Amino acid sequence: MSKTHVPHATEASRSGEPWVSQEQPYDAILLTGFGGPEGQDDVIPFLRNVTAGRGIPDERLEEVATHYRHFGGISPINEHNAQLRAAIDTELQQRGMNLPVYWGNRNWAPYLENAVTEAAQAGHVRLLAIATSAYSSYSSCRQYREDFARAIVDTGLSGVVTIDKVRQFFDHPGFVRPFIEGVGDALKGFESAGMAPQDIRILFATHSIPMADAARSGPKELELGAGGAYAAQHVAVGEYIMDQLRAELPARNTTDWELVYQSRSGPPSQPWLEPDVCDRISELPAEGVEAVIIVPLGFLSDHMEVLWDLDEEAMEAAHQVGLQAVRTPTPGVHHDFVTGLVDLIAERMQAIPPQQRAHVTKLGPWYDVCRPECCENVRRGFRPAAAGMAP
Ligand SMILES: CC1=C(CCC(=O)O)c2cc3nc(cc4[nH]c(cc5[nH]c(cc1n2)c(C)c5CCC(=O)O)c(CCC(=O)O)c4C)C(CCC(=O)O)=C3C
Ligand SMILES: [Fe+2]
Repeated sequence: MSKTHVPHATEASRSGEPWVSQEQPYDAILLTGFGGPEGQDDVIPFLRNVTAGRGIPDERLEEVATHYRHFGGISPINEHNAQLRAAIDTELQQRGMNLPVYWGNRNWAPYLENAVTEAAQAGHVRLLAIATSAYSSYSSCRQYREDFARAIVDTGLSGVVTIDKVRQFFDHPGFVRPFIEGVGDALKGFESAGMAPQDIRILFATHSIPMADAARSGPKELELGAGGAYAAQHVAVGEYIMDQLRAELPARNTTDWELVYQSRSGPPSQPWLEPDVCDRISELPAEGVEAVIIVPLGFLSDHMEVLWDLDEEAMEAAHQVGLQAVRTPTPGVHHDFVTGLVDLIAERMQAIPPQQRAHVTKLGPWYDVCRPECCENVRRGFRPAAAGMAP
């Protein structure tokens, strides 16, 4: 711990500036994942953790349970995060950055609370979190921040531990590069199979969320339409990927693309973002499309939402209507992604001015510190959240 008082991000931003302007002496990194079951007996308790008090119909839970059961009740997400933790750790050491990396999940062991306790016992009390989620919305940003606040209280470490969070990294070049490579390889593959650009459609797929959450995603000040920051960020990244491919693969400049959504839950009466990936796939042959490239733009690793909802369901939908289909890779532990995350840690600790921060869309660089109303969820009501601006 530093002897002189350095205001941490929350205090530094009382001026209303969403980027820190003073160096931040963090003690450790807190990698925060979603968590997933590791055996058949874990499936139902895991699903109860995820959906506690959330009004997901029982039939939907039963159905989701079968996805996990199909893979022996094991989600690979914990293994992916263990690998990501190790890769970040290695990169930090190579740069001479002396920061241990703790890992905790929101919904399954190893839990966030254990990671925070372990860090504090080792004397690490100023934590900088990385959530395994690139975009802005309640589920992909604020819910992580609420769980940080809850973990600090539940571990009895209020006033001892602080948790800040690196900015959302949807448009960081390290996150985007693996997708550019994946789409480029898929286009080349279909080309060598004799396809023309107009025979192919690129579908950028992300998790659907309730439209009420989408509308409130991101700061109120930005007016980004009905889909809020969440949809706008995905569209901006899709545009950038296509621009890059036009530069890198000039012959492919007429391939169309669109943003689609997957993994909807909640009652049918509640509107969620559309169109659904499988619905669009079924419609594509009538538009003259012969092959589809499915890009898991909303996800960091090949976890259940990718392995089931895309690799089983979307692939089956394509098969049904006679479309050829490939699914491109997630960032995983791609070198550019890992070094990009460590760049995000370094820029935050050094308080690099926003104009000098790496970003590839006009929406970025995203903010270090969320405003009080950012990504509100009015159905759940107000809950305290860490890593935000003082109200
Ligand atoms: C935006 C978003 C991401 C991306 C950002 C991020 O990565 O954080 C994401 C990721 C994930 N979602 C996951 C799993 C689940 N999500 C559920 C439910 C929900 N997700 C939502 C949104 C998101 N979810 C929402 C609005 C709900 C319904 C209401 C609620 O509960 O808030 C449910 C309940 C059953 C169902 O309805 O499907 C499950 C089991 C897993 C783990 C996969 C594995 O185990 O390999 C991962 C990475
Ligand atoms: Fe989810």
